[in-house]
This record gives sequence, C-alpha cells and structure tokens, in this order.
Amino acid sequence: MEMWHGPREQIFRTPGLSSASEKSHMRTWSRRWEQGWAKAVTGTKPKMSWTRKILLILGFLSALAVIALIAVAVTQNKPLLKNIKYGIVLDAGSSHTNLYVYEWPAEKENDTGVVQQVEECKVEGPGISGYSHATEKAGPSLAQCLRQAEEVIPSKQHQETPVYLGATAGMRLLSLQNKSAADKVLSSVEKTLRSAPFNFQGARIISGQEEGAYGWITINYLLGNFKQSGWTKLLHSLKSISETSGALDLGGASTQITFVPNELSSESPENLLYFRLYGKDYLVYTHSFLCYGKDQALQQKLATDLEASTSTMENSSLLDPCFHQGYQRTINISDLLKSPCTSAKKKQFPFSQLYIQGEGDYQKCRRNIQKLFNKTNCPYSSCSFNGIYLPPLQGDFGAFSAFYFVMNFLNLTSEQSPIALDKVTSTIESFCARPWHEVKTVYHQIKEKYLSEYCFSGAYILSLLENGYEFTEKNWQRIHFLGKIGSSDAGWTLGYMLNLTNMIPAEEPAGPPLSHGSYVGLMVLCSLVLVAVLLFVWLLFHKPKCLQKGIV
Ligand SMILES: Nc1ccn([C@@H]2O[C@H](COP(=O)(O)OP(=O)(O)OP(=O)(O)O)[C@@H](O)[C@H]2O)c(=O)n1
Ligand SMILES: [Ca+2]
Repeated sequence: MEMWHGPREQIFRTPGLSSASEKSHMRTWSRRWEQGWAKAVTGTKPKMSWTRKILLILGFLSALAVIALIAVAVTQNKPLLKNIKYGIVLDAGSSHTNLYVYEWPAEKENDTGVVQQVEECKVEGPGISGYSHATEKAGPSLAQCLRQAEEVIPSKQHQETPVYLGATAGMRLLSLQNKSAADKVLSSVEKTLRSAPFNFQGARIISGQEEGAYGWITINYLLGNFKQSGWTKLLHSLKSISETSGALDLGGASTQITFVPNELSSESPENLLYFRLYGKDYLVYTHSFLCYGKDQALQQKLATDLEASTSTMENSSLLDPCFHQGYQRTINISDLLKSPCTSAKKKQFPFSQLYIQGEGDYQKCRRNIQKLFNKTNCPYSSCSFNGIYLPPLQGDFGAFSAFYFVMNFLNLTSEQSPIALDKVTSTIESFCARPWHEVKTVYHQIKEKYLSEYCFSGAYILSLLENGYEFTEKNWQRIHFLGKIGSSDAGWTLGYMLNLTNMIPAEEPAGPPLSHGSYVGLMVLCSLVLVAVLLFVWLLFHKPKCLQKGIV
C-alpha cells in the first residue's frame, strides 16, 4: 500500500518545471494532498504493512537499547567515589631536605600511575648531614614542613598516613667520616618524626643502589611505562620493545645512572638488579658515584687544583677557569679537605685559606674537570670511569635533580625543539665567558651560591655525560631533562614509597582490560554502528521514492 507522499514531494520538487507534465504532476499532487488532508480530518489513517510495523517497532526498541547501553556504560562502570590515601616521604639530601606528600585513590592502590604528588615543602637550612656539630637540631629543622603536611592531609587520616625519611649521599659521607655523629643526626630526626601525628615508618640512610633503582622506578611509573593493559599490552607483546626509560640523577654529593641494557651480562653483578613488576621481568643496571654529585665534584676539583699548584703558588690565591671573571670566593682549606671525597689529598699547606679568582674560561674548565674521571683502567668489556662497569647505553634517559636545575637555568631543556650537543656546548661556553658583575645584575633574583656555580655545573654535566658515560652527539638527543612528570617531581622518593607500601605488585592485578574511557568509547562506537545498520536495513525495506528515482 502507498503511503501519503504529499509533503515529501513538495520538499524534493525540482524547481523550474513549466511543461504539461508539470501541470499534470501538480494536479496529481493537489489531488493526493486533498485526499491526505481529508483522511487526516476524518481520522482515517493510511494502513501500514506488517513488515513495516515490525520494522518500526524493532527500530524503536533498538534506539531504546542503544540509549540503555550508553547509560549503563556511563553509570555502571564509572569510577567509585574517591577514597583518598596519603603518604609522606622526606628526601634528606646532602644540600637540603625536601618533604613530599603523595595521594592516591584507595581502591586503585595497585594500578600504575595513580599516585601523585600533592605537596612539596623545602626544609629551611642545610641538609641533615650539615648538623654534625649540633646533631640535636637536625630533627627540629623538619618541624615546619611536618606542620605543612598536617594541613594538607585531613586530620582523621593523620594516624594512618605513613611517613618515611631516606637520607642520601650527605649522610653516607658523614657516616664514613663520623659514624656516631651520623647516628645522632638520625636519632634526632626519628624523635621529631615520631612526635608528628603520622604513622612513622623509619628514617635511614638509603644505599646508592636503592637511590638509582627508586629513581628509575619513579620516572617509569610516572611515564606510564609499566602500564600493560588493553592496547598497550597488545602492542608490547607484538613488538617486544624495551619500553622503559633510563634514569640520570645528579645530587650535591652523588650521582646515579640506571637503565635496562640491551644485552644481559654478568660481568659486574653488583651493578645488576632484578625486578618483577606488573607481570614483567626487568634486569636493570645501576651505579651510584659517591663524591660525583656537583658540590663534591667541585670540592674534588678545587682540592686537585690546590694540590697541583701549591709549588707554583706565590700566595694562597688560585685562578679558577670554572668561575666567571671578576668572581671571588674564599674557602677554608681545612673545610675543603674534611670530606672523604677530598681527604686523600695532601694535608699540609702553608696557608689556611684559599682565595679563588674566576677566569671564565670554559675550555680550560673542561680540561680541569676531566682530571676527575680516570679512564685509564677498565677491568670489564666497557667502563664509565674509575674502573666501573658500564654496559653500552640503551634507549631514552630522563635526567633530573641538578641535571634539570642547571640545564633549565641555561635554557637547554626544550623538548619541542631538542638542542644539539654542539649548541649546548656553545651556550655554556658563552655563559662562562660573561663577567660576574653582568651575570649578577641580570640574574639578581637567583641565589648567589647557585648562580656563581652554573658555569662550573654546566661544564661538569657535559664532562660527566660526554667523558664519563660517553654520550655522543648522536645519542645526546635521547636525554630528556625533566623536573616534574605531571604534578610529581622526578626523583627517588616516589619509587621508595611505592615499594615500601607494596604498591607495585609483581604480577599484573586482575582488572578490566580496558580503561573506563576506552570502554565507554567502544560502547558508543558499537551503538552508532548498530544504528547505522538498522537505518540501512530500514531504507532497504522502505525504498523511499527519492532513492528509487535517484533524486537524492
Ligand atoms: N635551583 C637550584 C636548586 C639546586 N641547585 C643545586 O643542585 C644541587 C642539589 O641537587 P639535589 O638533587 O637537591 O641534591 P641533594 O639531594 O641535596 O644531594 P644528594 O642527592 O647528593 O644527597 C646542589 O648543588 C644545589 O646547589 C641548583 O643549582 N639550582
Ligand atoms: Ca638527591
């Protein structure tokens, strides 16, 4: 049976018809229109075939089903109301202590990438190893930052919030130099942390290996490299790619290099760590160089220079190419030689103070620094320096802490347009050549201690990466200088907490293969396809005139 076509014919009517056929067409149309109108007025509806009725009902039900499907996808599978947990880690570094507050949704504890930093507090004053002469003051120095954490974390959760303190190279050196002072510092720190309203979980010196490993875990966790669900899992299993990033950490007193090498080698087992994370095995190379953080490296350099030049020195002043021209600094020789990093040097000098005068000569500075890296003896197939095993460099590296502070100051961290090594060198060279009075005026807002050392630090970073680890022009681009990843600082603290709270499972936790977003997206896509198919079927059965005549 024919349906009422009046209005549709009007809509699709081709303009400009004036022939006899048009007139007859118009007559037919007006007759149909009148019939249709009469039917509507008298209430007699045109009859539909059963097939069409069923199709219409089916179409209506399908539309309902699609709406229901989307509604269920959005509501049923949406993340539950957030129940937040907190954790605190204090990074007791050689130059200063930082307190970090992390938070994560309780029900997602074992997922990757859910923990994030919500607060950072810089402790006033020196690092805790700087309290060796007033050990009882080390703990109280942390009080202000602990109070800040109390404000960030809801009070009803204070008791269940774990607090950890990890001390790094400054305390490693102090414990080599004066074990009892180091113990007293740790006791003082423990006393303060126990008196805070949180759940004290320990204050200890972490090893260089742990520092390297936890830094590597942190950045790979934050970069989502351990995530192995859904499409990424499929991709990884197809390609078997090395999906982790290496970690380069530069502190004040030590530096670490950590990465997954290409080939397995048991040449130096003390440098290898084995992890099973989220169902995957990782064999990681790590090494921590004590005394090669940038402050201790400068001390080493000054002590070496002092020793080398005493015979030719007329007075106690020393020209230093790593400081800007016009810069002057006085240092106590006994302080300089106190550190275990410099104590092997000759002790007797005819003067007690050293007057340093800057020369601002980058090339000379590099040659000077080079002496810190002994490349003569390597008992393994390949070495970094000082006879330490280093497998061939592999993959991308995230470089953080002082690597980032220094390169960021020098404007050399751009990720959008990666800067070539020769450009990096020339930038540092011209920065070193600037006279101190000019640098001080231009960067008056920066602490003098930092500012005066950026020339040395830039040169030291290049020496360490180029001469020490043998990065070249080619793989330089694989180093990414990063301060934060998302809201979290790159550093060892997050990895340390993840490990101690058992938040990184060895096996992949069972869960939906798709994220909520991908699931909803897939549902919507399927629904749209379903609607399109139904529409197509309807059009096939219905065969509207416009399609039959090829008007549309
Ligand atoms: N804006 C900044 C902040 C810090 N620094 C320097 O960076 C080094 C400290 O780096 P950091 O990673 O904080 O070292 P620590 O953790 O204190 O030392 P370590 O890890 O060796 O214990 C210090 O030399 C400090 O002078 C800098 O040049 N510019
Ligand atoms: Ca550090």
